[in-house]
Amino acid sequence: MILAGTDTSAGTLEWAMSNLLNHPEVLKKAKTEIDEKIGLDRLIEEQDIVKLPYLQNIMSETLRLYPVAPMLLPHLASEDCMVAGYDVPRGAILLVNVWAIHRDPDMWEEPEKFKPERFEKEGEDKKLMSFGIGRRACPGSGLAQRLVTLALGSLVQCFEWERV
Ligand code: HEM
Repeated sequence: MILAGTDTSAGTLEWAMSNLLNHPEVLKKAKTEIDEKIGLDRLIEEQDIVKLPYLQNIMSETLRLYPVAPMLLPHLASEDCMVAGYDVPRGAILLVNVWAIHRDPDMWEEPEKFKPERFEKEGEDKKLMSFGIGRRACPGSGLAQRLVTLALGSLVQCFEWERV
């Protein structure tokens, strides 16, 4: 549980910061959103996250391009079954290449581009699989999303960042 929750969250935060440093226009937009919605007199808190859609979109775009578990965890078929027309025998191990799915040009416009604005489109976030899907999906996804978004927002709010 400690391993599943710490390295994953830290890695995602690191990717998010790296994306912001490489896209100063996105960083500027995130800072403006925080300054306008939170003000300059207090620190960002967890309850503020709902008021910061652009910051949430940065998180989604980071999770899309850099899923920390790019192949999820191996899944084992407990029974013979058929998935999308393919026979999957009992005992087969299935790996899901989320990294490739998240960069599939049939599913995403300009998939290689870091563009948080894409998530302004209704339902776009439903295509993300960074936490897996179904009953073995990550049980910590809600916590992780709040925690990493808050940490990212705090870093953006409290420091001036630039690439050197
Ligand atoms: C950005 C942060 C995180 C990401 C991207 C992430 C992603 C994932 C993924 C992809 C899986 C496997 C799902 C599958 O194979 O279908 C998983 C499983 C799991 N995660 Fe997370 N996770 C994160 C944070 C956390 C946190 C904060 C916790 C707990 C505090 C946590 C606890 C777990 C546990 C216990 C499992 C195993 C679930 C099972 O096998 O049924 N994760 N996570």
